[in-house]
Amino acid sequence: MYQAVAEDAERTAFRRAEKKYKLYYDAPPKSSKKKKQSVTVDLTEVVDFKSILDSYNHNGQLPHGISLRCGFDYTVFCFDSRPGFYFIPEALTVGEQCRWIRESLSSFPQPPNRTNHNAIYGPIHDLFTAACDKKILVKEGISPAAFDSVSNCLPNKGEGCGWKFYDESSAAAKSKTCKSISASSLLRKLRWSTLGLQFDWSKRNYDLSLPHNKIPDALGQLANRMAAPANPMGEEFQPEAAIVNYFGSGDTLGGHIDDMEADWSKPIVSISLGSKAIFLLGGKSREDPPLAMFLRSGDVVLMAGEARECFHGVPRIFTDKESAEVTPLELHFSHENDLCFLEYIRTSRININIRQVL
Ligand SMILES: O=C(O)CCC(=O)C(=O)O
Ligand SMILES: [Fe+2]
Repeated sequence: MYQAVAEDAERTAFRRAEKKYKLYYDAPPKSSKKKKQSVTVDLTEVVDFKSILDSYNHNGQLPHGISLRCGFDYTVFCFDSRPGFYFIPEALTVGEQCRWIRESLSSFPQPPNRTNHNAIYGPIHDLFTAACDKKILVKEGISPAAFDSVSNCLPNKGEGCGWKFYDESSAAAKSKTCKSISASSLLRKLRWSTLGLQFDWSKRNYDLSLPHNKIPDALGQLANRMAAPANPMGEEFQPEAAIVNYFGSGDTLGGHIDDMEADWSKPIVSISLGSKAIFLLGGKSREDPPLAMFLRSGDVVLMAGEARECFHGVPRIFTDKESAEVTPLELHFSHENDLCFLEYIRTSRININIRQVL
Protein backbone atom coordinates (compact mmCIF):
# COMPACT_ATOMS: atom_id res chain seq x y z
CA MET A 1 0.00 0.00 0.00
CA TYR A 2 2.72 2.47 1.04
CA GLN A 3 4.72 1.45 -2.03
CA ALA A 4 1.71 2.16 -4.24
CA VAL A 5 1.29 5.65 -2.76
CA ALA A 6 4.99 6.44 -3.18
CA GLU A 7 4.95 5.29 -6.81
CA ASP A 8 1.81 7.28 -7.45
CA ALA A 9 3.42 10.42 -6.07
CA GLU A 10 6.31 10.12 -8.53
CA ARG A 11 4.16 9.28 -11.49
CA THR A 12 4.38 12.54 -13.46
CA ALA A 13 7.31 14.46 -14.86
CA PHE A 14 6.21 17.50 -12.82
CA ARG A 15 6.22 15.49 -9.57
CA ARG A 16 9.65 14.08 -10.33
CA ALA A 17 11.05 17.59 -10.86
CA GLU A 18 9.45 18.81 -7.62
CA LYS A 19 11.09 15.92 -5.80
CA LYS A 20 14.44 16.58 -7.43
CA TYR A 21 14.61 20.18 -6.15
CA LYS A 22 12.81 19.87 -2.83
CA LEU A 23 14.77 20.49 0.39
CA TYR A 24 15.94 17.30 2.07
CA TYR A 25 18.28 16.97 5.00
CA ASP A 26 21.11 14.46 5.45
CA ALA A 27 20.80 11.98 8.31
CA PRO A 28 20.91 13.90 11.63
CA PRO A 29 24.48 14.76 12.74
CA LYS A 30 25.95 12.64 15.56
CA SER A 31 26.77 15.69 17.62
CA SER A 32 23.72 17.78 18.39
CA LYS A 33 25.95 20.91 18.18
CA LYS A 34 26.45 20.41 14.44
CA LYS A 35 23.99 22.13 12.11
CA LYS A 36 21.86 19.79 10.05
CA GLN A 37 23.03 19.74 6.46
CA SER A 38 20.76 20.00 3.44
CA VAL A 39 21.27 17.44 0.70
CA THR A 40 23.16 18.92 -2.26
CA VAL A 41 20.99 19.22 -5.35
CA ASP A 42 22.21 19.25 -8.95
CA LEU A 43 21.31 22.75 -10.14
CA THR A 44 23.01 22.56 -13.54
CA GLU A 45 19.69 22.41 -15.41
CA VAL A 46 18.19 25.41 -13.62
CA VAL A 47 17.92 28.39 -15.99
CA ASP A 48 19.63 31.41 -14.44
CA PHE A 49 18.29 34.61 -16.02
CA LYS A 50 20.68 36.72 -13.95
CA SER A 51 23.69 35.17 -15.64
CA ILE A 52 21.87 35.17 -19.00
CA LEU A 53 21.31 38.93 -18.56
CA ASP A 54 24.94 39.47 -17.54
CA SER A 55 26.31 37.61 -20.53
CA TYR A 56 23.80 39.23 -22.89
CA ASN A 57 24.93 42.66 -21.66
CA HIS A 58 28.54 41.53 -22.11
CA ASN A 59 28.50 39.80 -25.49
CA GLY A 60 24.97 40.15 -26.90
CA GLN A 61 24.43 36.38 -26.96
CA LEU A 62 21.48 34.35 -25.72
CA PRO A 63 21.23 30.61 -25.00
CA HIS A 64 19.36 28.46 -27.51
CA GLY A 65 15.58 28.57 -26.96
CA ILE A 66 15.58 31.92 -25.13
CA SER A 67 14.79 35.21 -26.83
CA LEU A 68 14.44 38.82 -25.91
CA ARG A 69 11.39 41.12 -26.23
CA CYS A 70 12.39 44.66 -27.11
CA GLY A 71 10.72 48.01 -26.64
CA PHE A 72 10.42 48.19 -22.87
CA ASP A 73 12.43 50.11 -20.32
CA TYR A 74 13.40 46.79 -18.71
CA THR A 75 14.78 43.53 -20.11
CA VAL A 76 12.23 40.82 -20.96
CA PHE A 77 13.17 37.22 -21.74
CA CYS A 78 10.93 34.51 -23.21
CA PHE A 79 11.19 30.78 -23.78
CA ASP A 80 10.50 29.93 -27.43
CA SER A 81 8.75 26.76 -26.21
CA ARG A 82 6.39 28.56 -23.77
CA PRO A 83 4.54 31.40 -25.51
CA GLY A 84 2.91 33.79 -23.07
CA PHE A 85 5.57 33.37 -20.38
CA TYR A 86 7.82 36.38 -19.72
CA PHE A 87 10.72 36.75 -17.30
CA ILE A 88 11.84 40.25 -16.24
CA PRO A 89 15.04 39.91 -14.19
CA GLU A 90 15.87 42.65 -11.68
CA ALA A 91 12.59 44.43 -12.45
CA LEU A 92 12.37 46.13 -9.04
CA THR A 93 15.06 48.28 -7.43
CA VAL A 94 16.19 47.28 -3.93
CA GLY A 95 14.23 50.24 -2.56
CA GLU A 96 11.06 49.02 -4.29
CA GLN A 97 11.64 45.47 -3.03
CA CYS A 98 11.94 46.73 0.55
CA ARG A 99 8.80 48.79 0.17
CA TRP A 100 6.77 45.74 -0.94
CA ILE A 101 8.31 43.52 1.73
CA ARG A 102 7.19 46.05 4.35
CA GLU A 103 3.70 46.22 2.89
CA SER A 104 3.46 42.44 2.56
CA LEU A 105 4.22 41.99 6.24
CA SER A 106 2.61 44.94 7.92
CA SER A 107 -0.33 46.00 5.80
CA PHE A 108 -1.38 43.20 3.41
CA PRO A 109 -2.38 40.76 6.17
CA GLN A 110 -4.64 43.39 7.78
CA PRO A 111 -8.43 42.75 7.74
CA PRO A 112 -10.57 42.85 5.67
CA ASN A 113 -7.83 41.05 3.73
CA ARG A 114 -7.89 37.40 4.72
CA THR A 115 -5.00 35.14 5.62
CA ASN A 116 -4.60 31.42 6.30
CA HIS A 117 -5.00 32.30 10.00
CA ASN A 118 -8.61 33.48 9.57
CA ALA A 119 -10.06 29.97 9.67
CA ILE A 120 -8.68 29.34 13.17
CA TYR A 121 -8.33 32.73 14.83
CA GLY A 122 -10.73 34.98 12.93
CA PRO A 123 -9.37 38.29 11.62
CA ILE A 124 -6.09 39.25 13.28
CA HIS A 125 -5.01 42.88 13.40
CA ASP A 126 -1.38 44.04 13.53
CA LEU A 127 0.24 40.61 13.52
CA PHE A 128 3.62 41.92 12.38
CA THR A 129 3.80 44.62 15.08
CA ALA A 130 2.68 42.08 17.65
CA ALA A 131 5.44 39.69 16.55
CA CYS A 132 8.06 42.45 16.78
CA ASP A 133 6.75 43.37 20.23
CA LYS A 134 6.90 39.70 21.28
CA LYS A 135 3.21 39.52 22.05
CA ILE A 136 1.17 36.40 22.57
CA LEU A 137 -2.25 35.71 21.08
CA VAL A 138 -4.47 34.33 23.80
CA LYS A 139 -7.92 32.80 23.63
CA GLU A 140 -10.30 34.85 25.69
CA GLY A 141 -12.75 33.38 28.13
CA ILE A 142 -10.99 32.96 31.46
CA SER A 143 -11.26 35.04 34.57
CA PRO A 144 -10.29 38.65 33.79
CA ALA A 145 -9.11 39.02 37.39
CA ALA A 146 -6.04 37.05 36.51
CA PHE A 147 -5.07 39.73 34.03
CA ASP A 148 -4.99 42.92 35.99
CA SER A 149 -1.45 43.39 34.74
CA VAL A 150 -2.37 43.14 31.08
CA SER A 151 -1.13 46.17 29.20
CA ASN A 152 -1.08 47.37 25.64
CA CYS A 153 -3.85 45.02 24.73
CA LEU A 154 -4.73 45.34 21.08
CA PRO A 155 -8.40 45.81 20.33
CA ASN A 156 -10.07 42.57 19.48
CA LYS A 157 -12.03 43.18 16.32
CA GLY A 158 -12.57 39.49 15.63
CA GLU A 159 -15.95 38.23 14.64
CA GLY A 160 -16.54 36.57 17.98
CA CYS A 161 -13.28 34.71 17.64
CA GLY A 162 -12.20 35.67 21.15
CA TRP A 163 -8.44 35.93 20.51
CA LYS A 164 -6.42 38.90 21.78
CA PHE A 165 -2.77 39.93 21.86
CA TYR A 166 -1.13 40.33 25.27
CA ASP A 167 2.35 41.11 26.47
CA GLU A 168 4.44 38.02 26.97
CA SER A 169 4.72 38.51 30.72
CA SER A 170 1.00 38.80 31.32
CA ALA A 171 0.23 36.07 28.85
CA ALA A 172 2.57 33.66 30.59
CA ALA A 173 0.11 33.33 33.44
CA LYS A 174 -2.86 33.23 31.15
CA SER A 175 -1.38 30.56 28.90
CA LYS A 176 -1.42 28.11 31.80
CA THR A 177 -5.17 28.06 31.72
CA CYS A 178 -6.09 28.53 28.09
CA LYS A 179 -4.85 28.35 24.55
CA SER A 180 -2.16 30.75 23.40
CA ILE A 181 0.38 31.14 20.64
CA SER A 182 3.19 33.62 20.17
CA ALA A 183 2.73 36.26 17.49
CA SER A 184 6.17 35.40 16.11
CA SER A 185 5.18 31.80 15.49
CA LEU A 186 1.96 33.00 13.85
CA LEU A 187 4.05 35.22 11.61
CA ARG A 188 6.23 32.23 10.71
CA LYS A 189 3.09 30.26 9.90
CA LEU A 190 1.62 33.01 7.74
CA ARG A 191 1.32 31.33 4.31
CA TRP A 192 -0.95 33.66 2.33
CA SER A 193 -2.96 36.83 2.37
CA THR A 194 -5.43 37.98 -0.26
CA LEU A 195 -5.86 41.56 -1.49
CA GLY A 196 -8.71 43.09 -3.47
CA LEU A 197 -11.34 40.57 -4.56
CA GLN A 198 -10.94 37.79 -2.04
CA PHE A 199 -9.89 34.33 -3.14
CA ASP A 200 -11.54 31.62 -1.08
CA TRP A 201 -9.07 28.76 -0.78
CA SER A 202 -11.65 26.26 0.48
CA LYS A 203 -13.76 26.77 -2.67
CA ARG A 204 -10.70 27.53 -4.81
CA ASN A 205 -12.60 30.45 -6.29
CA TYR A 206 -13.16 34.17 -5.76
CA ASP A 207 -15.95 35.05 -3.36
CA LEU A 208 -17.18 38.42 -4.58
CA SER A 209 -19.48 38.73 -1.56
CA LEU A 210 -16.59 38.97 0.92
CA PRO A 211 -15.75 42.47 2.18
CA HIS A 212 -12.58 43.79 0.60
CA ASN A 213 -10.54 46.90 -0.15
CA LYS A 214 -9.36 47.78 -3.63
CA ILE A 215 -5.79 46.63 -4.18
CA PRO A 216 -3.41 49.51 -3.39
CA ASP A 217 -3.07 51.93 -6.32
CA ALA A 218 0.72 51.81 -6.26
CA LEU A 219 0.66 48.01 -6.55
CA GLY A 220 -1.85 48.22 -9.40
CA GLN A 221 0.34 50.77 -11.19
CA LEU A 222 3.42 48.60 -10.74
CA ALA A 223 1.54 45.56 -12.10
CA ASN A 224 0.30 47.56 -15.08
CA ARG A 225 3.79 48.79 -15.92
CA MET A 226 5.18 45.24 -15.67
CA ALA A 227 2.28 43.70 -17.62
CA ALA A 228 3.08 45.65 -20.82
CA PRO A 229 5.00 42.84 -22.61
CA ALA A 230 1.95 40.59 -22.23
CA ASN A 231 -0.43 43.26 -23.56
CA PRO A 232 0.95 43.76 -27.09
CA MET A 233 -2.08 45.64 -28.37
CA GLY A 234 -1.93 47.94 -25.35
CA GLU A 235 -5.14 46.51 -23.89
CA GLU A 236 -6.02 47.49 -20.35
CA PHE A 237 -5.05 45.14 -17.54
CA GLN A 238 -7.27 45.68 -14.48
CA PRO A 239 -5.48 44.59 -11.31
CA GLU A 240 -8.41 43.43 -9.19
CA ALA A 241 -6.90 40.88 -6.83
CA ALA A 242 -3.57 39.70 -5.51
CA ILE A 243 -2.48 36.63 -3.64
CA VAL A 244 0.54 37.09 -1.42
CA ASN A 245 2.42 33.87 -0.65
CA TYR A 246 4.85 33.67 2.26
CA PHE A 247 7.51 30.94 2.24
CA GLY A 248 9.84 29.81 5.01
CA SER A 249 12.58 27.21 4.79
CA GLY A 250 11.17 23.93 3.46
CA ASP A 251 7.89 25.51 2.26
CA THR A 252 6.81 24.71 -1.28
CA LEU A 253 3.97 25.57 -3.64
CA GLY A 254 2.78 22.46 -5.43
CA GLY A 255 2.18 22.32 -9.19
CA HIS A 256 -1.07 24.01 -10.20
CA ILE A 257 -2.83 26.10 -12.83
CA ASP A 258 -4.57 29.36 -11.89
CA ASP A 259 -7.85 28.94 -13.71
CA MET A 260 -10.42 30.94 -11.76
CA GLU A 261 -9.97 34.22 -13.62
CA ALA A 262 -12.38 34.92 -16.50
CA ASP A 263 -9.97 36.12 -19.20
CA TRP A 264 -6.81 34.06 -19.61
CA SER A 265 -5.39 36.42 -22.20
CA LYS A 266 -4.70 38.73 -19.23
CA PRO A 267 -1.41 38.13 -17.45
CA ILE A 268 -0.74 37.10 -13.89
CA VAL A 269 1.98 39.49 -12.74
CA SER A 270 4.14 37.71 -10.20
CA ILE A 271 6.72 39.55 -8.07
CA SER A 272 9.44 37.74 -6.10
CA LEU A 273 10.86 39.19 -2.88
CA GLY A 274 13.42 37.86 -0.42
CA SER A 275 15.18 34.53 -0.61
CA LYS A 276 16.00 32.92 -3.94
CA ALA A 277 13.70 30.17 -5.15
CA ILE A 278 13.33 27.59 -7.90
CA PHE A 279 10.25 28.01 -10.11
CA LEU A 280 9.01 25.14 -12.27
CA LEU A 281 7.18 25.95 -15.48
CA GLY A 282 5.59 22.84 -16.90
CA GLY A 283 3.34 22.34 -19.90
CA LYS A 284 -0.39 21.79 -20.19
CA SER A 285 -0.04 18.29 -18.78
CA ARG A 286 1.73 17.21 -15.62
CA GLU A 287 3.46 14.73 -17.89
CA ASP A 288 5.36 17.51 -19.68
CA PRO A 289 8.85 17.89 -18.19
CA PRO A 290 8.99 21.35 -16.57
CA LEU A 291 11.64 24.00 -17.10
CA ALA A 292 13.33 24.99 -13.83
CA MET A 293 14.56 28.54 -13.25
CA PHE A 294 15.83 30.66 -10.36
CA LEU A 295 13.65 33.45 -9.04
CA ARG A 296 15.45 36.18 -7.09
CA SER A 297 14.27 39.15 -5.12
CA GLY A 298 13.11 41.80 -7.59
CA ASP A 299 12.39 39.42 -10.50
CA VAL A 300 8.97 39.59 -12.14
CA VAL A 301 7.28 36.81 -14.10
CA LEU A 302 4.25 37.18 -16.39
CA MET A 303 1.99 34.31 -17.37
CA ALA A 304 -0.53 35.14 -20.09
CA GLY A 305 -2.34 33.43 -22.95
CA GLU A 306 -1.08 29.89 -23.53
CA ALA A 307 1.21 30.05 -20.50
CA ARG A 308 -1.90 30.44 -18.32
CA GLU A 309 -2.60 26.79 -19.11
CA CYS A 310 0.81 25.61 -17.93
CA PHE A 311 1.37 23.87 -14.60
CA HIS A 312 3.78 25.75 -12.38
CA GLY A 313 4.99 25.70 -8.80
CA VAL A 314 7.81 26.47 -6.38
CA PRO A 315 9.54 23.33 -5.05
CA ARG A 316 12.37 25.08 -3.23
CA ILE A 317 13.47 28.25 -1.53
CA PHE A 318 17.08 28.80 -0.42
CA THR A 319 17.39 30.22 3.06
CA ASP A 320 21.04 29.59 3.82
CA LYS A 321 23.23 32.69 3.82
CA GLU A 322 25.26 31.76 0.74
CA SER A 323 22.35 30.88 -1.55
CA ALA A 324 19.50 33.17 -0.41
CA GLU A 325 21.14 36.19 -2.12
CA VAL A 326 19.52 38.77 0.11
CA THR A 327 22.60 40.88 0.91
CA PRO A 328 21.27 44.02 -0.88
CA LEU A 329 18.08 43.76 1.20
CA GLU A 330 20.12 43.31 4.39
CA LEU A 331 22.05 46.49 3.63
CA HIS A 332 18.84 48.39 2.96
CA PHE A 333 17.10 47.13 6.12
CA SER A 334 20.01 48.22 8.30
CA HIS A 335 18.19 50.80 10.44
CA GLU A 336 17.35 49.56 13.93
CA ASN A 337 13.62 50.03 13.25
CA ASP A 338 13.96 47.56 10.38
CA LEU A 339 15.32 44.67 12.45
CA CYS A 340 12.06 42.73 12.34
CA PHE A 341 11.87 42.98 8.55
CA LEU A 342 15.51 42.00 8.30
CA GLU A 343 15.11 38.99 10.54
CA TYR A 344 12.07 37.78 8.61
CA ILE A 345 13.36 38.24 5.08
CA ARG A 346 16.77 36.64 5.70
CA THR A 347 15.13 33.24 5.74
CA SER A 348 11.88 33.82 3.85
CA ARG A 349 10.47 34.51 0.45
CA ILE A 350 7.38 36.54 -0.44
CA ASN A 351 5.55 36.34 -3.75
CA ILE A 352 2.88 38.86 -4.76
CA ASN A 353 0.86 37.79 -7.77
CA ILE A 354 -1.62 40.26 -9.22
CA ARG A 355 -4.59 39.26 -11.31
CA GLN A 356 -7.50 40.59 -13.32
CA VAL A 357 -10.42 38.49 -12.13
CA LEU A 358 -13.52 39.59 -14.05
O1 LIG B 1 5.49 31.95 -5.68
C1 LIG B 1 5.51 32.01 -6.91
O2 LIG B 1 6.48 32.44 -7.54
C2 LIG B 1 4.31 31.54 -7.71
C3 LIG B 1 3.00 31.77 -7.03
C4 LIG B 1 1.84 31.18 -7.76
O3 LIG B 1 1.98 30.51 -8.73
C5 LIG B 1 0.46 31.41 -7.28
O4 LIG B 1 0.26 31.99 -6.20
O5 LIG B 1 -0.47 31.02 -7.99
FE1 LIG C 1 0.12 30.13 -9.71
